[in-house]
Formats: sequence, structure tokens, C-alpha cells
Amino acid sequence: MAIRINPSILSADFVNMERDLGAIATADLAHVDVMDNHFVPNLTFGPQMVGRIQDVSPIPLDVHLMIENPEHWAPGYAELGAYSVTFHAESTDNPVAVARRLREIGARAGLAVKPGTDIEPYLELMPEFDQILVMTVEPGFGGQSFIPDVMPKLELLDAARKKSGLDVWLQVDGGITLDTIVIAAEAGADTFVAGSSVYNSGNPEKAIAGLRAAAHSAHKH
Ligand SMILES: O=C(CO)[C@@H](O)[C@H](O)COP(=O)(O)O
Repeated sequence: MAIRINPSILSADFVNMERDLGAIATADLAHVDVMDNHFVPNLTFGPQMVGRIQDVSPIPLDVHLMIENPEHWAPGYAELGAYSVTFHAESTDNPVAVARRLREIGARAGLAVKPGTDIEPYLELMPEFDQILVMTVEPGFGGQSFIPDVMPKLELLDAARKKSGLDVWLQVDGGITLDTIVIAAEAGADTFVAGSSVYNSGNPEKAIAGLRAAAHSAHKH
């Protein structure tokens, strides 16, 4: 099974962003956390900055919108060339309309759920999405501890994906380390967002390779 390692640039040095994007060139996608200080109690950047990140990034962008009103904002990130745009189930009454618009523009459509949100109501929407993000921390900040209690959601998603035959990526985000990546991979995840364990390691390239190897070894079991 394909494994994807997506370092989160929330842990990069924002005034040396081009350098820190270069440091993760061996990863699959650069994970870009957009926060509006309403949906989550933190603020990062908007379309203008993400457009410049897109210009200089050596790898495609995996944009994660932790914002209200994705109906209004999400299409703009697809239009600026993001490879995937993920928005939160909790932030909209019409996730299917947002996903369809993203796909129309040419981006992969992603649906994210917070740790406290059940996945069952969204299982039937799987055909509308290219990836589902199960948050393994409360969204808003890097450097938090992985919440293992959400693993049953991945198991349900993995079973639903196998049953349907759909090629939907299952992503986890928050507290991913050499140890927790194995737990998430065993539960069915194939796409891993890691911020502090990559950027605070002192050697992002080695950290990415280590995470990739750990996830592969879990999938072999
Ligand atoms: O979306 C978020 C936080 O809300 C993440 O993408 C974090 O950036 C992950 O950071 P670590 O937990 O890996 O340090």
C-alpha cells in the first residue's frame, strides 16, 4: 500500500519558509494549516501567503482549512493550485457541495473530523471525497500528544473503503512520531501529517525517511 508523509509547515520558521520547504523536498506533500482564529483559537495565513508557498514549494500542497465558511474560501485554494484541499465536517452544512466544487476545479477534496466528531454520519459520503482526515489532536496547535481513542474511526473508514473499493486516502494529523505512526498505520491510515517530529528533529530528511519506514513496517504486519 502507498504511504504518504506530509510534513506540516506549521512547525516551520515562517520567516524562512522557502528554506524550510526545501528541507522537506523528499516528502510527498507539504501540509499547510490555514487557521482563522474562529474555527480554531489560532491564526496562520490566508490565500496570499499560500499562493507564495505554492510558487516556491518543491512538492505539491495539501491544504488543511481550519476555518469557518469553507463554501466561500475553499475554492480559492484549489484555484491557486493546491493538490488537495481539506475542510472540516463541523464547519459546513453542505460538505458535498464544497467537495464537488473542489473536484470541478481540479483539486483532491478532503473531509476532516475533530477528535470528538463521530465518523458514522460521513461514511456514506466517501465517494464524494478523495481523502478523509481523522484528527489525532484537537486542531489548532502543533506539538500536542496523539489521541489513540480515535483509532476506531480509522478502522471503520478502512473497512468502508475496502468494502466499497474506493481509493480514498486515510489521513491522520497530530502527534505523529515514530511510535504513533505505527498505531495509526495499523488502524488503516496511509497518509501521515507530522509537524514537530519532522521540523524539530534537526534533520527533516532523516525524520521523513524514518516515519516512512515505520509506516511501511506496520503495513507489512
Ligand atoms: O493541524 C494541525 C494542528 O491543528 C497539525 O497539522 C499540526 O501542525 C501537527 O503538528 P504536530 O502534532 O505533528 O507537531
